[in-house]
Amino acid sequence: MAGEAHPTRGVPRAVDCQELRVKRELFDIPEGVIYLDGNSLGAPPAHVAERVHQVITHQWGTRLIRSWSEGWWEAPQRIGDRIGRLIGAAAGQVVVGDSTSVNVFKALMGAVKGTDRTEIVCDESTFPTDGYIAQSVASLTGLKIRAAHPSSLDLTSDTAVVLINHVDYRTGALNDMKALTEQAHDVGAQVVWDLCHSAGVLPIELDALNVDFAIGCTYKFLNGGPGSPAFIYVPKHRQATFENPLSGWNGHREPFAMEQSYEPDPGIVRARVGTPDILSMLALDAALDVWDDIDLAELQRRGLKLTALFREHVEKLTGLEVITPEARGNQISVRCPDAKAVMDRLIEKGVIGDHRPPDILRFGFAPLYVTDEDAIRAAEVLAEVTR
Ligand SMILES: Cc1ncc(COP(=O)(O)O)c(C=O)c1O
Ligand SMILES: Nc1c(O)cccc1C(=O)C[C@H](N)C(=O)O
Repeated sequence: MAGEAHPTRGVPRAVDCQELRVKRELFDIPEGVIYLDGNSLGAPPAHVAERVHQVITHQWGTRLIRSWSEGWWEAPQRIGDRIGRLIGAAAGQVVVGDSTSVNVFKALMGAVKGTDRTEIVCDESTFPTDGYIAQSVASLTGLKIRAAHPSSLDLTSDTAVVLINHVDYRTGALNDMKALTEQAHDVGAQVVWDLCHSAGVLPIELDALNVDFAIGCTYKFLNGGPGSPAFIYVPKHRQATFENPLSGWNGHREPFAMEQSYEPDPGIVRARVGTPDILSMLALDAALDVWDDIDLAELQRRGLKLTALFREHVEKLTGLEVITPEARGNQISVRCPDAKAVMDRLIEKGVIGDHRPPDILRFGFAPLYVTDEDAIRAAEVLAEVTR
């Protein structure tokens, strides 16, 4: 029956791993568009629409409620394991569901539960939702929140947990996961990594680096689709003590026993909350097919090459300042007066990036569908519109 619940994977191989080559034809990108916003919303792999259609017509339409026991119920763990491969997590430690914001909440609450320490340290340049959620956790628990730059966290024995972005959403800067995790552990603090801008960009070694918790979204470089479910990593050795602050029935050890009292599942399932959004989840599942044979180290080299190429061209332009450091994800950010108007003109000319206030142009380079020619042409168009 599982075969019926998971339609055949008829996806062409995404890349030749000997030498990672762009396989733009696997993606639905309109003719004439240079798409440099995969760091906000990844492009759809072309086969996803048909797979979602099958899910609707066959699984939902024909199998009806039987589909819950034909693959739907376990999908969050099964797809979590697929993401686990991309972030260095062995099976049984990642579950997919809810939004990134909700997973930040679960991870932080889990990390501070029972602590006698007094502060949560939050990456000062974080994407705002992480900071907002950390504020909620602080006000619910009575801990204080302290914003700090990853380069000077100043952790002490008061620090319960540090929340850091692996790649900064605004500048594209890559933070050193190994060094910062060790720094937290040296003072007995835990660390929660936000992988939104690094999953699907570079090799990540959560297990090997002894990371405490990680969360991330799937709609950027993983191309899961708008609002596709996020993920949370809770390593095996933390699962027995991890207390999900949102004790929904999906995390119960016997959800269909319909017991009145909550008893969490012993494993990663306890990080689930309520009924998963199956359509979105299975769209993500389909999108992940293009990752099955990707060598992430090779992918990272491609990303670095693309961003270096774009940077080299942009640095020749006057009035613009590339603010992305050498250690980076797949993003180049450029300080530019009137960034919004400039981005509007770029988009009119078919170069789609985005801007972040007050004056940052952002360009994301997803190596699976962005070519060297795209990078050079985008820089040329940027030169035209800022001339
Ligand atoms: C670093 C980071 N964290 C979290 C989010 C978003 O969270 P959510 O998926 O809950 O909207 C984003 C982008 O939207 C992000 O860039
Ligand atoms: N999640 C988004 C959304 O629902 C609408 C528009 C943009 C987003 C984003 O992902 C923004 C993104 N995290 C950023 O880096 O700015």
